[in-house]
Amino acid sequence: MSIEVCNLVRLAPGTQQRLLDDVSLKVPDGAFVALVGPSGAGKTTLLRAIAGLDGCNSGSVLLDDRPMTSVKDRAGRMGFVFQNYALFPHMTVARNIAFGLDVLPRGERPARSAIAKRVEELLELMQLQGMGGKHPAKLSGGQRQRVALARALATGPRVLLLDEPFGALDPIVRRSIRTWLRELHDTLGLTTILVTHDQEEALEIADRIVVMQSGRIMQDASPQDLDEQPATEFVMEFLGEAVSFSGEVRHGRMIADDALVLPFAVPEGVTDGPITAMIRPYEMTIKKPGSAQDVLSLYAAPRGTRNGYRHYTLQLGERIIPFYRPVEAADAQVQGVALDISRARLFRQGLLCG
Ligand SMILES: Nc1ncnc2c1ncn2[C@@H]1O[C@H](COP(=O)(O)OP(=O)(O)OP(=O)(O)O)[C@@H](O)[C@H]1O
Repeated sequence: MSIEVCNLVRLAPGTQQRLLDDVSLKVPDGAFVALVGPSGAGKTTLLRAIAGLDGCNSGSVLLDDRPMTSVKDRAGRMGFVFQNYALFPHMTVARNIAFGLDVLPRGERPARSAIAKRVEELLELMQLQGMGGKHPAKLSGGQRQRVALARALATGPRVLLLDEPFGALDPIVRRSIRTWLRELHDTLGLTTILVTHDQEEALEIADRIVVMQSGRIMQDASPQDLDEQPATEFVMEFLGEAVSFSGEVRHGRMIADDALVLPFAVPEGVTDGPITAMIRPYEMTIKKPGSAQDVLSLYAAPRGTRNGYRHYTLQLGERIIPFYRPVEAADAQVQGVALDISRARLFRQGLLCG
């Protein structure tokens, strides 16, 4: 089921403060979209507006190209799992999962045997076989989260809306449940929107990432495009560690203010003038001496290894910057004559250029 959000505006009740500021978003049928952004950006507000849980001052939400005006329009077609979405403690896992079906009006409610069959199917799908008779207190955090997902899926929704569903889980469980969630999404042919604080999670699980800031969508792109062409300095910084170099473009070359940084050619179309170059610590390289006369002036001190990269601190004039190299790179000692930042993205007034 496709979702289209058109020019949504939501004001904080009783004020003119825009919690959603003219937000438009198209989520095609079958897509897995991650909503990311700093705290207070409006991610939950947008998800709740899509779910129909909160009204908006203007704009609309279309499901399969049809406007949805009430929660009733969405009933059964959307499954939600919100942050700290508690299970009913006094009900067994099976009763929790069946809840959405049990409360349907008599005419729409499946027969008891059909509900029991559906619960069994969901227990299997969630890898919770044999746990239907247990109470939530007897389950681990990851198992509870899967019960919450099963409950959201019981009515056979086409859309899954998830707000930080794994926030309370430890990192290892979190990693395995996210792989499993992506498989579930693919198997059931769902359209999923996931709000997450974890950029790594978003980059790994989603086909598209929507970055929000101050009630607006700053960028909506694939993980690769977002990494290669972040629309703004904010997006570049938000998605991972980045190092900034101020400087100037002169005759098609970026000249950084920092000494010991090599000038590099900028893409065609980038005009002369002040500029900011931003780069990830693993994209920089250190130029080795070209001749015996070249005096070593850069030294990076190792400070541990993470995710296949050795991390260093590099003293660059007055400032210290992070610098990473693949662990398999030959020598642990890193020293040279100058820093190559030619893989940097270039920004003017905060916006990507070139
Ligand atoms: N009912 C409300 N009245 C006034 N302000 C509100 C209301 N609901 C949310 N806000 C404000 O709206 C902004 C967006 O909140 P929202 O919960 O959508 O952000 P978020 O991006 O999901 O943040 P987080 O990552 O911290 O969950 C925040 O500044 C919040 O304080």
